Amino acid sequence: MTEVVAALIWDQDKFMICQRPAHKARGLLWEFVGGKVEPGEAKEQALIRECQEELAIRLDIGEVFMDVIHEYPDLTVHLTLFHATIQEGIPQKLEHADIRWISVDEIDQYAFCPADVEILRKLKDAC
Ligand SMILES: Nc1nc2c([nH]c(=O)n2[C@H]2C[C@H](O)[C@@H](COP(=O)(O)OP(=O)(O)OP(=O)(O)O)O2)c(=O)[nH]1
Repeated sequence: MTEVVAALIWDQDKFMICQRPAHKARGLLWEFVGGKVEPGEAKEQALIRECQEELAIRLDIGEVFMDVIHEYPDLTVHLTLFHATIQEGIPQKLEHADIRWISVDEIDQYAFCPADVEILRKLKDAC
């Protein structure tokens, strides 16, 4: 099982979503910024690293919002989504095809990674 971490970042009533690059697995689907935890890394460290690499922002990590396990044909992910706030920087598309800030009402307009569907349902229920 592959450990994946991601961040739920709010700006007022909108949260940030990122579009995966076309050449990667789940290409062009939308996701929460993050990535795979490397060997020996704590989940929080991995998330801080991924956000620096992918968006050039520094994060403050909070509590876990939710975690899910999802089986893709090529890998099984254990995805942990953390509440987080931006401590420094403005998100830049260093790796992603696009970045958007959306409200919960707009979720259905985007095609997300299948592992995120349960998380998005919880987000809708919570708002
Ligand atoms: N970051 C992120 N990945 C997700 C989400 N939902 C979901 O199914 N995934 C999947 C997509 C990928 O198969 C995997 C994350 O791997 P990744 O390719 O983004 O990881 P990485 O940046 O470390 O990249 P690499 O080293 O494999 O190139 O988890 C999500 O909301 N955020």
